[in-house]
Order: sequence, then C-alpha cells, then structure tokens
Amino acid sequence: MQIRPTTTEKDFDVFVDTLHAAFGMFPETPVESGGLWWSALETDRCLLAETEDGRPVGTAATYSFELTLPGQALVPAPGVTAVGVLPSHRRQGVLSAMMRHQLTDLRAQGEFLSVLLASEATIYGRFGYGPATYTGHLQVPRHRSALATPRGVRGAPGTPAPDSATETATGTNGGTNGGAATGTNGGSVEVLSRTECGEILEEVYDGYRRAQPGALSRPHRWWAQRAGQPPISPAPRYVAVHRNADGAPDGYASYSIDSGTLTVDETITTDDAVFTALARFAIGHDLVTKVVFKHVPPEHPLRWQLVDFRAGEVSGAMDWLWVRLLDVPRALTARGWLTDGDLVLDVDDPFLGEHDRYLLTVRDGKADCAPTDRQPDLSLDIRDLGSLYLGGTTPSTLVRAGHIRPHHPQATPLADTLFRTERPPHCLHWF
Ligand SMILES: CC(=O)SCCNC(=O)CCNC(=O)[C@H](O)C(C)(C)COP(=O)(O)OP(=O)(O)OC[C@H]1O[C@@H](n2cnc3c(N)ncnc32)[C@H](O)[C@@H]1OP(=O)(O)O
Repeated sequence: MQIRPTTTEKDFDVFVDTLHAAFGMFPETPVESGGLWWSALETDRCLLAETEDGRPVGTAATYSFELTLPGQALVPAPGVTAVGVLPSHRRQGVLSAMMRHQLTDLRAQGEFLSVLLASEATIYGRFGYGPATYTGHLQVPRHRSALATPRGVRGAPGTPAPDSATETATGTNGGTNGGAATGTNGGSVEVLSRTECGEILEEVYDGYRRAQPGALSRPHRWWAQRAGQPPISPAPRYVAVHRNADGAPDGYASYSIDSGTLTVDETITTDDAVFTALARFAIGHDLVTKVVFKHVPPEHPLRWQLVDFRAGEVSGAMDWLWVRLLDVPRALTARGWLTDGDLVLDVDDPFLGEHDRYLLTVRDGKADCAPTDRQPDLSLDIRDLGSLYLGGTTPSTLVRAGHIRPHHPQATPLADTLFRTERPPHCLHWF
C-alpha cells in the first residue's frame, strides 16, 4: 500500500468518490451555489491510500484551522477530517498507516497539535487523541422556561432592560416577525432571514471564537462555499441578530421551527448578557411548545437562569473536539496558565513510540517546559494530556478513572490547580 497526497483535480475527484464509498453515501450532484460539505476541503491537504496496483482504498485530510487556547492564545490547528477506508479493506491497518503518515507529515510541517471530531469514540484514542471539549443540547418546555431575576446584582448578565417586561414564560424579547425586539443594555434583537445576514455571521463568529477557548476558526472559504452545517449551509434558517446600543452586531442565534419545536443551531456571542437576551428571544416565541438549544457546553449558565432548574433537560451530551499533542513543550508553553507551580509529567506516546519526562514551570501566567530527569509527579498517556490541555476535564477525574498515575498525594490537587482555566473550553464547529 502507498499513501500519497492528491496533486491533480482528477486525484481530488477520486478522493471524493472513495470517501463517499467509505461512508456508504452517494456523491451529491455539485451545485453552483456550493453547499456540499466537502467543498471546503483544501485540495493540497488530502491523502489517498492506494493498493500496490493503484486502487484507491482510503482517504484522510486536514483543514487549516486556528484554535483558541486557554489565555486566548490563537494557534494553528490542523483539523483531521474525511477519514474513510473502503468496507472491503477495513481492519487491515489502512487507517493506522494513514494516521502515522499524517502525524509524521504534520510534525515535519512544524505543527504541535492536531484536532478532530470522531465519528466513533473508540477509533482515535490509540492514535493519541483525547476528547477535550464537550457539548450537548439543552431542551426547555416553553411553559416552564421562565428565567429568574438575577439575584442581588444590578446590571448582571441577563438583567432585563428597564423597559422590558419582567421574566415570564414568554420571555422579554418576544416577536418574531421582522421587527427589532428589545435586547440587553440598550441593545436590540432583529430577525433576519439567513440570506439577509451578509457578512454579519462570519464577523460575529470570528469575534466569538477568538475569545472562547476550544473554539476553531471558520475560514472564509466555509462561508463562501456555504459548506458545513447550519447556519453556514444553504439550509433555510432565521437568524436573531443582537446589536449593541451602537447598532453593531455582537451576537446571533440561528434557528428553525418545526411542529412546535424551535431549534437553535448555535448561539454565538462572547457576552453572557447577550446570550441571555438571545435565549429570552427564543423562548419568547408564540406557537412554540419546546425550545432546543443545540451546542450548549456543560455547566452553561442558562440552566441556572431557569426558575425551574429541572425544566432544562440535557440531551445528546457528548465529546466534541479531540486533541492530539505532537510537541508537548511547545503545546504547553503556548497556552495561558492561571496559577504558578511546578509539575513533572512522565508522558507515554505508544503510537509514536516515544516516552519523555518534562518539567512544567508556570510563573505569571506563562509556562516553561523542558525535558528533565526529576522524579515525576504524574505519569500519563499522551491522549490524556490532550484531554487536559484545554481545561475540559480535570487531572483528578482521569486519576479516579485509573488513566493517570499520581506519584504522591499532593500531585493530583497540584495538577488540578495548575490545569484550571478561566472558562471551560467549547467548540461547536462541525467539520
Ligand atoms: C475525523 C474523521 O474523519 S471521523 C470519520 C471516520 N470514518 C468513518 O467512521 C467511516 C467508516 N469507517 C471506516 O472507514 C473505517 O472503519 C475506519 C476509518 C474507522 C477504520 O479504518 P481501518 O483501516 O479498518 O482501521 P485499522 O485497520 O487501521 O484499525 C486500527 C485499529 O483500530 C481498530 N478500529 C478501527 N476502526 C474501529 C472502529 N470503528 N471501532 C473500534 N475499533 C476500530 C481496529 O480494530 C484496529 O485495532 P487493533 O490495532 O487493536 O488491531
């Protein structure tokens, strides 16, 4: 078997056909307006696995994303995608060979991490990827969706504007028919059809992802090609756009209504008060019995804002972004840190056949990380370091799961304190 990059248009067509066959799908008929999920693929970042006689049997590719780390550092993050092996050639090591080839290439290109979304959670751990962000849907029956008055803090996130009605099951920003509804702190909410949004969504998303640890960039080609999931795709959607008091868009929620259920695809903002205003808008809809907020991170404040805590039902809770570290010192020094401390990590990377020990030293929010022969505080697999990296899970959870081995009683609380982040990571970009 050989693995090679696609270099010609014909190669890329073969790649797309092989990928579809691997997923048991039929290649969609291309349309001029784009909208095909694979139309954002970067043709110079695709790999084909072929048998000795030149028959294509496997595919893998990467997107060139930027990932936001704790401390709001923006770093390059190849996003592994389009992984498929023909059903006739599975469990013969084709994926393993492609993963090895791809990780070696990425390292040679100077990348220090890569990310992916896993079709099945059992596939990628062996290649050193660990689940690093989590997501779920928050479903609220509208008749139990009243939001509580913020307790004791004037002007806190979610405080209704002075001229709004108080919180009720119909919310404060009701009205869906094109008019501007009251937002927060003098802002407003306006309903636009997806096609009326112009560049607004791209710009608001870009501001959001730069501030949100775990978020990925959505390169312009995604919006231009209308590739991906709503609201990027051409699927019809309404969009509630929140504008600040100066009229500048600072948040949006894209949504659709079907059989009495209003489903919000994504609520994008860096401002909790704007999120609340958009949530009030969604639950303020007449003729709706249920509101589903998709892609809400665990521990989201919205659940705590409900008068009836039990009204918020979490479903579809799952891993989202998986992280693979390719260069531990560069990765650990790239992110921000909240607390000073020293930690010795003994890191095993069975897939790449490496085993190294590092001293992580954090001072004033910045880390230094260098090989050491000091006694380790923790021993862990590279996949578990990937899971800790963005702060989405704690070392103590993985110690309790039996995956991380502490070498003394202070090691786990020390690591918990050190890896803590200012905000839980979250990613909602599908690729
Ligand atoms: C980032 C993304 O693109 S996610 C999309 C992934 N693609 C799909 O889900 C499409 C459908 N599935 C496929 O195309 C293939 O089954 C793949 C790509 C998942 C696996 O390809 P294969 O060539 O069969 O994998 P390979 O033979 O290298 O397997 C390596 C190991 O992973 C295991 N493995 C492979 N696929 C799976 C799976 N779906 N579930 C559990 N274990 C798996 C194998 O058993 C093997 O284990 P071993 O090393 O202990 O023997």
